[in-house]
Amino acid sequence: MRYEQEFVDGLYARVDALRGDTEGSLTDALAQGDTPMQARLERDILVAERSGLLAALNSVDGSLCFGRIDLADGGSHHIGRIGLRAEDADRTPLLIDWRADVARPFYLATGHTPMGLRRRRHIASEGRRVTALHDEILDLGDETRTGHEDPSGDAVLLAAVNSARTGRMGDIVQTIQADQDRVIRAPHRGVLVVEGGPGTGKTAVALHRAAYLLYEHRDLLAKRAVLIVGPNPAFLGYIGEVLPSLGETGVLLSTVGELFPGVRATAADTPEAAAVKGRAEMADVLAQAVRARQSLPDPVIAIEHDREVLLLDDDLARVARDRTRAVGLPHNAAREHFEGHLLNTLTDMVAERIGTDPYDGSNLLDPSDITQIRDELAENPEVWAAIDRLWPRLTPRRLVAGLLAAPEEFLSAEDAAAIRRPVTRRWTVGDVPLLDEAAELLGEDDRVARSRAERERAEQVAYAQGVLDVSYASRTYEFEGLDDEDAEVLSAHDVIDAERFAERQEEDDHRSAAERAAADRSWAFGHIIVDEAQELSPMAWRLLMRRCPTRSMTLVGDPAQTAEPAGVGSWSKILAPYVEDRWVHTRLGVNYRTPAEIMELAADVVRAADPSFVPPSSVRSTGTAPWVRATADLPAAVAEAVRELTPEEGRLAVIAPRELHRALAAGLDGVTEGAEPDLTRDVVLLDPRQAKGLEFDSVLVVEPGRYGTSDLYVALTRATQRLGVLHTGPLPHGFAAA
Ligand SMILES: Nc1ncnc2c1ncn2[C@@H]1O[C@H](COP(=O)(O)OP(=O)(O)OP(=O)(O)O)[C@@H](O)[C@H]1O
Repeated sequence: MRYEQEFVDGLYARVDALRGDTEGSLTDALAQGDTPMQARLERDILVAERSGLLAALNSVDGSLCFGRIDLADGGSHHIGRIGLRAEDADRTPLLIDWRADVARPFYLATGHTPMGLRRRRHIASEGRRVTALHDEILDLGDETRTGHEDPSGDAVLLAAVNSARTGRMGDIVQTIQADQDRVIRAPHRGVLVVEGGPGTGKTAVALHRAAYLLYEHRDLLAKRAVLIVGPNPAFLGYIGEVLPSLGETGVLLSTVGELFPGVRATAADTPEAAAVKGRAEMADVLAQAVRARQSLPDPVIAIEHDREVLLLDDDLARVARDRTRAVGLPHNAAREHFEGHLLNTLTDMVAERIGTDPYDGSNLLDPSDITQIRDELAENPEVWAAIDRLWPRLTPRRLVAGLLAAPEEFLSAEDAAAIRRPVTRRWTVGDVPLLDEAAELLGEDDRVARSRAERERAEQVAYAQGVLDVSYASRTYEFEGLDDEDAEVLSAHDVIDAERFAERQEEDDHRSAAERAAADRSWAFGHIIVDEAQELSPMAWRLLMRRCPTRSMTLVGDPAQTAEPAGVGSWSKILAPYVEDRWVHTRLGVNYRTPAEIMELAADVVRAADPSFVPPSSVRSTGTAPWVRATADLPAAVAEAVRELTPEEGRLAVIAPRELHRALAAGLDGVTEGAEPDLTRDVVLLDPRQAKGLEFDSVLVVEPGRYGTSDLYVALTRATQRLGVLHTGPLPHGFAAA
């Protein structure tokens, strides 16, 4: 133990020294103030790098080194949250990052397949103090003993799964199990589906996979960012500290409801509305809604021009519309074509009227006259009013709000009734994929994009000018009105070329990749991880697939826990439209959360509906059976049960139907409830949907007869230690034994 303590002390000394250096260079860099452009650029890159390093160094305090492997050939490695090297000439490795290949046997080696190891040691610590060692001998012929043997090899794992919960998920880097490790490091580049029952570590594995991928493919992923999608904001709060604790900050955590920049979903859909909005057919409905806005005169539009009236009829407008549609561009991008066609049509009308030779019917106007007529028409507000009526510029918000206000044109009476609502500024989670789909169909107005591109180019040029002023102070170039020839001159001198312009421009944007991604609807993520993937609707999948053109994705979920009416039942149904059958399926089968006694009750409930159901097997039993009690006075019984179940250390959740919350909260001191409850409080009141993905030391489930099977299954599998059930009404099937 003394040796390990001294070794760990040495590591912390190295971390402290590095931290001091990093802080120092960061302070120096920030103090540089207004410097020439080139120096500023370098300074900013340095600041970003150092800030990331500092975050990683700060995050490891307390559990820097947690393991050691002794090799059969006599060497050994210490394993930790980050990699550290000595300051010697060889930069000798002191601590191996858990994600490095060298560390892998720490997670995988067994007596049967020792992978070159003689011994595996888990090092437990509190703060910087080493508190215990747990050794597993992997070379069965090895007689040496350390006095810290852990014959079953699971003391550290059991201590972790039995520890009091904090209301925030912790990392599992010390005790990743072999089947989990295989998922975390899976080399598959396409879609990887990870399925498993409650508590099998799907969320934990998904987060560690993000950290692993960022380590393994840092160049690519740090630039493109990793997106992690979770079911609701409370869940994202719950898992939000895992990656920072592993030193990773380059990740965007988001719900689907937050993935349309500028929109926050604050309203709720009825289950019927969510189901209709989530269907894949809504993509066609939106496409029809866009086409319906490309209208025709009914029967004519009269345009006053040059003291005459031009009558634009339905046939003429139809020709312009058909030609525009044939271009195949999104609606707003196509509008420029419509304008052109319509102006040509009107120009022909005017030219015919004023230019026709009364004797032979030929046209007397020359091309410059025609151009003049067109220009005059283009200045006439009535022409533009007609164009706006026939091919209006549309925003996704306007289109979707319009569709929801009057859906009967496109949907059956029943579906229309489910989603109809007055135009409002409040959006639901189910609206977000519709907005995103609408944005795709509408496209950007090309001119807006072009003028932005021009502005950006001007900025780039100005920026490059600054850089060049520094690097080539003796030469001056005139960048204003830079044309191709000038650009040639520049690249010929190898001063800076167009690509470098763009790079510099990117470098000059000091937001992290994750921050930029959050603000950009068209961002392509390097990898997407979806937790509770079974809940997403086909429309939500369309949105996510657009954000990940490479289809590099990890999807974790449990179909038995599907609650959302719009959720998709089978992985192949979800994935076939995007990757056909080119996806890999893996399964996790051990439940690390729920003790066997509780799992048995939960499994009975599902089996009552599906006799073929196979639950995950629990890694431990506690000897404490769950209890089920009938009561006539629910609030009083809940208050009493809460007193009974509240753990000395840790958290308790009361899971009850939403409509009972107010009555129950009144009898519970300091309980938190609401849309985004504070999960770090001792007692939290949740409805079953909110409980999804979370866990507590003790759980009290109220009125189980009012839940559907999957919601009840979720509720019953949230406890790590104790479960109580209170009911006034009849019990659901499956409770018989309890
Ligand atoms: N290898 C492990 N070592 C220690 N704890 C683990 C390990 N694997 C999972 N756990 C713990 O088990 C609990 C359940 O994990 P997690 O929430 O990831 O499961 P899940 O499969 O996502 O469950 P659910 O489907 O019910 O949301 C967590 O507390 C997690 O830290």
